[in-house]
Parts: sequence; C-alpha cells; structure tokens
Amino acid sequence: MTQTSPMASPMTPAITPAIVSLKQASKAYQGQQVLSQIDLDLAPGEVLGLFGHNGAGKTTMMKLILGIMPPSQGKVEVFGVDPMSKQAWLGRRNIGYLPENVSFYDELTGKQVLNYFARLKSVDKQSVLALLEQVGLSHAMNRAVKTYSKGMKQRLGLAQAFLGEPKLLLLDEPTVGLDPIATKEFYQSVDKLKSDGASIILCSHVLPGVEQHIDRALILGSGKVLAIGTLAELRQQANLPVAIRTQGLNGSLQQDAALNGFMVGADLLHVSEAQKMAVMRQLMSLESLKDIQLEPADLGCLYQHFLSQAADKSAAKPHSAEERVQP
Ligand SMILES: Nc1ncnc2c1ncn2[C@@H]1O[C@H](COP(=O)(O)OP(=O)(O)OP(=O)(O)O)[C@@H](O)[C@H]1O
Repeated sequence: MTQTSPMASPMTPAITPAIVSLKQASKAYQGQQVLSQIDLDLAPGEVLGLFGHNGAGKTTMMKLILGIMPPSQGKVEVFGVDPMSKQAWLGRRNIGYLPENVSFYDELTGKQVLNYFARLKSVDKQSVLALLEQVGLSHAMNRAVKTYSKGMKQRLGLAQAFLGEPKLLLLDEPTVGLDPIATKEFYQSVDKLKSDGASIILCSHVLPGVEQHIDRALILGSGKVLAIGTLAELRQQANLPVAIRTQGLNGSLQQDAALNGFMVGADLLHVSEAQKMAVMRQLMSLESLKDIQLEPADLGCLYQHFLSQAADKSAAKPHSAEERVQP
C-alpha cells in the first residue's frame, strides 16, 4: 500500500510564497504621487520585465523592494518580511542589484572592486575570478576601473550584481552600453539564473530581444500599472491585429472578396486573433501560395498600445476645476 504524506496531498497543491509582494503600494515624494496602488507577486524563478517611460516610477519601485525607503501607503514584503526591517538584513545577501548608473572606485582594479563587494556580501573570493570570466573582463581585471570603457563598467556592474548567487535580482537597464555579443551573453546569464531558481526584475527601455527571456511584463505609466501579464495575456487584452505575410499570390489577394478587406499591403494582411484561423484556412486553399508568415504583436507594439490607451483615457477625463481655470 502506498502511503500519502500528510504534507503533500495531490489534492492540496503547495502554495509557494512570493519572493516579492507589493500590496497597494504607493509612493509620494514631497506630496507628489509617483507610484499608485501597485499590486505584484513575484514567484520563485520568475523573470518580470518592468517597462515604462522616463519617470514612470520603475526605479522608485526597485527602491521600495530594496528597502531603501518605505512606501507612503500599502505594504512591501521581500522573502516574506518588510525589506526595511531588521529581519531583512541577513536576507540582503540573497539580493543582487544593478543600479541604473553604475559607479565604482575609479582607482581600484576590476578585481579589487569585486573582492570588495564579495567581502561586503560575505561571498567567497573564489567566485570573483569566475564572475570576471563570465562577464568577459578577465583580461582587464588588473587594470584600474578608470581605464574601463562604459560597456566594461556595465559588465563589472553585472558581475557585482551576480555575486553570491542571489535569489532575487533587480536589474535597472542592464544592457545599456553593452555590445550585441555582451547583450546576448547577459541574457544567457539571466536564463541560467532563472533555471537555478532566481527571481529577476529586469527594467529596460530596449524592448527588442527581451521578450523571450521574461515570464511576465509589467507596464507602468505615470506610476500606475497599465498592464501586467504574460505576453499571450497582454496580446489577448490588447487585441491587436496579427500580421500575415504571404508569398507567391501575385495580386490574387485583391481579387479574393473574402480576403481583400484584410489587406494592408500587396502581400500583407492584418487580422484579429478571432479571425486569424479562418483567414489562414482561406489562404491555404489558394494554390499559388508559396509561403506564409505569422507575426503576432511584439512587446514594442503592446507597450505602445497600453501607453496610448492610458493617454486617450486621461485626455477624455473631465479636467479638475483648477485645470479649467485659464490664467
Ligand atoms: N528623491 C526624489 N525626490 C523627488 N522626486 C523624485 C525623487 N526620485 C524620483 N523622483 C520622481 O519620481 C518620478 C519617478 O522616478 P523614477 O526614477 O522612479 O522613474 P523611472 O521610471 O525609473 O525613470 P527613468 O526611466 O527615467 O529612469 C519622477 O517624476 C522623478 O522625478
């Protein structure tokens, strides 16, 4: 007879506590609201892309999670505790942070800088050399940081954030200054950290290339969550058209009464998700069709959509009495 552990019944799936939890978290600076009622649960091993225009509140959100400052309202928990509490001190070793603008002691060498951070984080010095290798800085590790290029400083910043195999990584504009190869290597490191169980919040203005490395995207606009979800969920919410590119039809699309209403170019159609399959079947029935490519809305299009939707809503709102007064 098989025995079922009382701890792991198949009927009661284990509830994994969130690594980061924000509940109705808001932040104001000198009375000016910059984050409003943010709700977020970040699961272990989850990679969240945090996107928003300049001043949307991304760095502020990271500062709340790091425990640099408290929310004005609402609650923030990291590893189950308030990140500003004494209990959170030890947990900080499990957090890696890459600030938006990295700056180091210029007179120290890259290796000395990392050794210094390794001591602060009580991380074994052995891992310093491996990390320098991982970010491609071994050849320059004995040179003063003041001789490093912008991209090299950014790589050193990443090595610093990766120290001690953190369980939570907050990366603010991690690919700024990186060349295409270093960017690719950076995303490989993200994938590896994720597969080792780390949770990551990755904030970026460079949208192409990010989508295959994130589980969910959070789009912030003027301190508010405009959208959050997997790309599939965001596509469903946005209901943007899917682009279908065809080859070989040589003008026959125009003559097809069922298809020509979807045409936006000679070999290009835009269809809604709901119509996609019917249009595809119709296209496949055309003998001259040589090739077909389906392009769903990418992260850039989704970002634009949610931002302009928010702008339209705000333009449609009646203005307050103060705003209506003409000088
Ligand atoms: N210490 C501060 N005092 C007053 N206002 C601040 C302070 N820090 C940030 N702000 C304001 O809060 C808002 C959000 O800033 P934040 O740095 O979080 O934006 P961001 O989304 O990270 O922007 P960016 O993409 O430009 O880095 C901005 O309007 C900014 O001017």
